[in-house]
Amino acid sequence: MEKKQFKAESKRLLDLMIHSIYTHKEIFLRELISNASDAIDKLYYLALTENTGISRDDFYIRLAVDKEARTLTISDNGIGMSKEEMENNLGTIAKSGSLQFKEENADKMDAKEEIDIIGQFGVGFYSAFMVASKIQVVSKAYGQEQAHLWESTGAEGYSIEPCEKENPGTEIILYIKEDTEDEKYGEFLEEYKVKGLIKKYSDYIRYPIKMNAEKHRMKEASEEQKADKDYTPEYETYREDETLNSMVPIWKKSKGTITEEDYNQFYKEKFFDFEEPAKVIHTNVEGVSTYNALMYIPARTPYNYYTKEYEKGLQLYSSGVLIMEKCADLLPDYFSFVRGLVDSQDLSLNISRELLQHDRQLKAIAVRLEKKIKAELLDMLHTDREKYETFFENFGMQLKFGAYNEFGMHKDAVQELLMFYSSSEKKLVTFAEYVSRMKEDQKYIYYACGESREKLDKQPQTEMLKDKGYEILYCTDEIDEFAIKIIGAVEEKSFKSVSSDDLGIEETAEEKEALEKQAEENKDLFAAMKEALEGKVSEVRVSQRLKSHPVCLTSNGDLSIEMEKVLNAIPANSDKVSAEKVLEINANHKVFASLKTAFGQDPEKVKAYAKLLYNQALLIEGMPIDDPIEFSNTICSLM
Ligand SMILES: Nc1ncnc2c1ncn2[C@@H]1O[C@H](COP(=O)(O)OP(=O)(O)OP(=O)(O)O)[C@@H](O)[C@H]1O
Repeated sequence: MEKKQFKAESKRLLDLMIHSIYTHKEIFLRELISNASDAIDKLYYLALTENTGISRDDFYIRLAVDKEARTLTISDNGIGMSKEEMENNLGTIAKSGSLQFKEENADKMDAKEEIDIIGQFGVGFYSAFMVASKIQVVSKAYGQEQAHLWESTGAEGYSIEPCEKENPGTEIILYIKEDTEDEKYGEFLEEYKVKGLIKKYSDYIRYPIKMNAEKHRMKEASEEQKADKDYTPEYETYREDETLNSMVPIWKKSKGTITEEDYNQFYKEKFFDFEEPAKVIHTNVEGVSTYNALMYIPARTPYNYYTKEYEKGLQLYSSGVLIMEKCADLLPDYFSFVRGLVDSQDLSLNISRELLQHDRQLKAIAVRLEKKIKAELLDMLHTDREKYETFFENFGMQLKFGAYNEFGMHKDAVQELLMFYSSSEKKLVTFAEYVSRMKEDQKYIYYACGESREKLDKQPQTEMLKDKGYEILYCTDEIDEFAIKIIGAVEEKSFKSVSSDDLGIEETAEEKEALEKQAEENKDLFAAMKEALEGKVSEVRVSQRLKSHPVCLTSNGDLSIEMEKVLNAIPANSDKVSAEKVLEINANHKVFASLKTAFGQDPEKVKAYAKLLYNQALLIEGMPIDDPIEFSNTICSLM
């Protein structure tokens, strides 16, 4: 059977290349710089394998803008291209001389860490047509006499002719398009813009990227001017060679050579923080996935952290070239406060280098990063408590959210990192610490929810538990009880709200009997009070937990009073919820005696007392009372 070659409409293909692959026009510069770096790498490789006398320090990439001619020139003193190579590599779409070079030298190149060829798809060069109406490439291959000029305006094809060029290397001259209403191509002729793009995408290209840039300085004053007190300094512009990139990525240096100062400086510059980070996490991993990661935990909560504007993610680099500014997939939501970057050669990039093809590698990296971050946080918790507590004050809410989110899917991952304020220790404690201190007869991990630690400390419901020497965790963030409920139990000890119906306290036979007796004796009184409260409580009963206070509210069932408050405060929540409330009375309080007396004599008074006590209990809970006027009138009439 006759085999036929596919045909490609090269004009159309080029058009597709130019206009459909990239979302950001500005990446053309990243692509051309990467090509220049590849060309230098190739020559450097030659220098390493053959004795050419070329040293690494001789290499550079140079940028030049000419506003009048509207040209942007990128030159390198790398390996250059012969006429054939120009035809093959620049005349054939998707032909990558760099990939070929890498494949041909793969076995020998492995050992050479300094070589890190970027090109692989054979398309990056054409991205320059997004911003240039004409491109000239002047190149002289290393070891050849004759240089050539390749020229193209895009779709119409290209020409190649011999030309003059003194040294080996390549010069790419872009004739920048005229501005249109939508596109200001002219910005690529502005030095500040070019510098910005190098910093953004190509800061870690390992050869210097130089530009003869315009600068300003104060003019040296003459003796006469110095003597003149009215003299105002004059400024002058001058031009000077400047290296635009940092070259060596700090994260690729060996850890022993980097000082704390280096790490902190890098953090402040890169992530625009004026404060030093609370923690630096630097990890170099080799194996199934090879990557370097440099991560930081900020010392302070960013101003927009708990808002929708905050975007999580790590910068993603491939061979030192920026691929993504914020790769969200690298961080779980509960570690969204981590800033930093990951650099890996193993990523399967798509053709535009803007996205990743399959994210298997990325997922594997993310899993390892998560473990690393957690291990570092636990280490901080165990070795530098004060620092960890500050960290937790800053980002603990996010961790608690992490436990609750997605139906508690990640609760095991974050549980160890959580802290709550302890009634007995008067500081933040972990669940593990709490459990280790539990009394022998203590069944549950107790917690109390409310507005502030001070208010919780005075809460009637906590009296008896404290008396028994039980520790109580104070929950003052809205998320707290939701997180605790979803965690359910720690080391097989489940949680119990101090306001829940059954506190799980073992009573003596006598206590039990006394309680039952009181309940039985006052059955009718409680029924009358419940009726007086017109469905606001599901039960009125003798309290087991009150010591000095007369009343408190507790709840039956899953929905607590605190959760009712939180859920009903959500503006979008139109279906208001209501906890099943129980009014508990302290049978040893004088008020109870008054109630009992009134019950025999004046049923109206019992009604008034019931309402009064219920409203008091509401106020203690920090909840609004239904009818403040009636409340106030009742007090007055009783007085
Ligand atoms: N400055 C240069 N010096 C020498 N050769 C170059 C230069 N620029 C491009 N080339 C050659 O042209 C080829 C095609 O470049 P192009 O940018 O289109 O693709 P690539 O860099 O190979 O792959 P990618 O699309 O992944 O960037 C390169 O592989 C290289 O062989």
